[in-house]
Amino acid sequence: MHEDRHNITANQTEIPSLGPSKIGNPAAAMCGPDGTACRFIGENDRVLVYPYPQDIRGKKTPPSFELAGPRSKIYFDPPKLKAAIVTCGGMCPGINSLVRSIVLQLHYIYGVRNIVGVRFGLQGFIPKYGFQMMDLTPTVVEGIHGRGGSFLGMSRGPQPMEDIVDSLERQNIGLLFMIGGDGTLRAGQAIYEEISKRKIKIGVICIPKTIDNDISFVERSFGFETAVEASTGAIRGAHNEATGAPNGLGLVKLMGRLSGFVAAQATLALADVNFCLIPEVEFDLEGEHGLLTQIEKRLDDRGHGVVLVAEGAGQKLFEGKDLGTDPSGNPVLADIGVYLKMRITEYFKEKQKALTLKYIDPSYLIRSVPASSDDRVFTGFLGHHAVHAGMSGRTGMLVSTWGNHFVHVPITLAVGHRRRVDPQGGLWRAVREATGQPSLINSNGGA
Ligand SMILES: Nc1ncnc2c1ncn2[C@@H]1O[C@H](COP(=O)(O)OP(=O)(O)OP(=O)(O)O)[C@@H](O)[C@H]1O
Ligand SMILES: O=P(O)(O)OC[C@H]1O[C@](O)(CO)[C@@H](O)[C@@H]1O
Ligand SMILES: [Mg+2]
Repeated sequence: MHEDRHNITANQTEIPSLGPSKIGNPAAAMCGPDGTACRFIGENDRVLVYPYPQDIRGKKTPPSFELAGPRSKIYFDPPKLKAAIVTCGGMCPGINSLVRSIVLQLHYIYGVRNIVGVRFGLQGFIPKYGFQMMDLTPTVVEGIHGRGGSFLGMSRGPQPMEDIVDSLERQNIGLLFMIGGDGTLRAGQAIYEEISKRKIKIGVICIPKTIDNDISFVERSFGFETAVEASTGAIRGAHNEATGAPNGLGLVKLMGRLSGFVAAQATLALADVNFCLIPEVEFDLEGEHGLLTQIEKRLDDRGHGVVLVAEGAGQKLFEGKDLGTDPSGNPVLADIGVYLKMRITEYFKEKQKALTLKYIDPSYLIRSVPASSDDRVFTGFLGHHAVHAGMSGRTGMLVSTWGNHFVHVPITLAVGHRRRVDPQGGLWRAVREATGQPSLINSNGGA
């Protein structure tokens, strides 16, 4: 939360609704005579957005998020409802267990029998791609939670919103669950707006998915911890290689296009990294305080070292080189890992100093692996809460955690700006303390 403070008002936390909820919640059947599992969330159950007294001083109504969970009345009549699930963007550990959790919750707790999976992201809505929707039942999703990758398939690239909503209408879908990152949330907002324009009753509930952990008002996105754990294998390998050779240097590149949370967290998870480079913090390559000199110093002092670089770090080194965007409009980045490998090698050659450099790029390995049990537990909760929210008639929102509570966040808030590591904040300070790395900036700006 400390990395993600901005000034919002109470009005901005309001969740849109399809209409009044009048049907008794079938989840009431869980309630035991001993009173267990009987509690429903009340309409005024909320969590303060800002835990810091100084942030809410003077505010008449401090902003707060609605608590997630079952409501006593629901909007949709379960036997009449058809629900759909779509997964978009890049892969992320836990997607499959989340899909399974949504299916089981809809089926067993709410009695929804008509559930479909949309194949390959937004493309699955568009007839020209020829993908059929997949019927999802507890049997179909059996065992998928233990698998990595994406059971339904995903894709990038825009599709016409009108065609997507046409498809929802044509197939009589009343509730759409969208699993994806910032792009997917923007798509979710556009779909929600098109639905509102048509004055039809289709709910849109998003569940944030990104190993980059870069969505605002989302403290933790599922799969992040698994991706960090998978990254530590590469760092361990780099460290072992570095310590096993004279003047050994391990160089690891991790994903993280515009936010360096994976690299920062992985650095802390395995305190073997000596230089962590992330998109949010600039560094000079040359000069007294630049990376090359500092690596040289580290090797002179200790004889081995590890550099961890996030893919979006150091992009100023490629100024003037425009590689365009991917189909979703995300910037395509120059390869900082390969570039650093070349420049470090050249530097030591020029100085006629020994260097054994091993470069490791685990790339897609960190996001296509099965989710850890902790992330599976987490996706279980997210799936349950997404279904509770959707069945209650809420729409245009995502399920998130805030201050260790599951909450509802309007999509508009989450896409307002990108969550990034705060160079002044506690996470970056911890990285600097764990690595001992100095600021890699020359006061004269380089050379
Ligand atoms: N503003 C937008 N309006 C409508 N659709 C969008 C918008 N932005 C992105 N999309 C669509 O949402 C889908 C997912 O977007 P994207 O490929 O950027 O991945 P993402 O959800 O951000 O996930 P990640 O960043 O974790 O890979 C794509 O099909 C993309 O075209
Ligand atoms: O190669 P792809 O599928 O476009 O994905 C790469 C991007 O996806 C992410 O993993 C986010 O999902 C980024 O860290 C990375 O830059
Ligand atoms: Mg994205």
